[in-house]
Amino acid sequence: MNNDIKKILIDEDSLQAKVKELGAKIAEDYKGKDLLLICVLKGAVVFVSDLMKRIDLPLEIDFMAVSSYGCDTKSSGVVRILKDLDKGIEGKHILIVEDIIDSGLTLSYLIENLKARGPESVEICTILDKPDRRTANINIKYTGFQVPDEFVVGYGLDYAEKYRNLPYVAVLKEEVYSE
Ligand SMILES: O=P(O)(O)OC[C@H]1O[C@H](OP(=O)(O)OP(=O)(O)O)[C@H](O)[C@@H]1O
Ligand code: HPA
Repeated sequence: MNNDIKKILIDEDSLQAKVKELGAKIAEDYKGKDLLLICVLKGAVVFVSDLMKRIDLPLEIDFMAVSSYGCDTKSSGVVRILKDLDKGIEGKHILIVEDIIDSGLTLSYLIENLKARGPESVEICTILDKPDRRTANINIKYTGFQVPDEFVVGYGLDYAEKYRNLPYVAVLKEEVYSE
């Protein structure tokens, strides 16, 4: 185990089992539909690359990069698009793939933005959900695990851009934050 880790919340086997289960459910729900996965960079990269292999459908994938701006954090709910989709989404069934939904502000902006482009549907799939911190009302169609109100890293999630490559979801030791 990485030396900076205090405890593992969700181990690799549990993550992989859940991804398989979600993939099967999505394949069933979107059978015969024109499905486009939208991966929100960077955190969702690990999850989407596992998930897409478990969805047995002729789907497409595209990427968006967003960043909050304004004063300090994303809690302003004002989001800037750093990288937009490559193509239009009119008539497509959109599944936004996220690593974590925390306040929900990033997604509530994205959903409205994407809906305005005329897709057939827009739904959300997240591997982690932190409901205690939610301030925006978000309807999540597929959730992997709920996590407590703690800062988590691994399986795509970072602290200061590190730890995204850990194959499990974990909490860091306190001393890591003061380094
Ligand atoms: O529900 P919210 O409070 O809006 O937070 C969730 C967002 O925050 C994280 O992204 P971050 O901005 O850290 O970028 P990253 O994916 O590149 O790490 C995460 O990937 C979500 O997109
Ligand atoms: O708990 C978290 N960890 C990493 N990134 C995040 N972005 C929102 N919540 C988190």
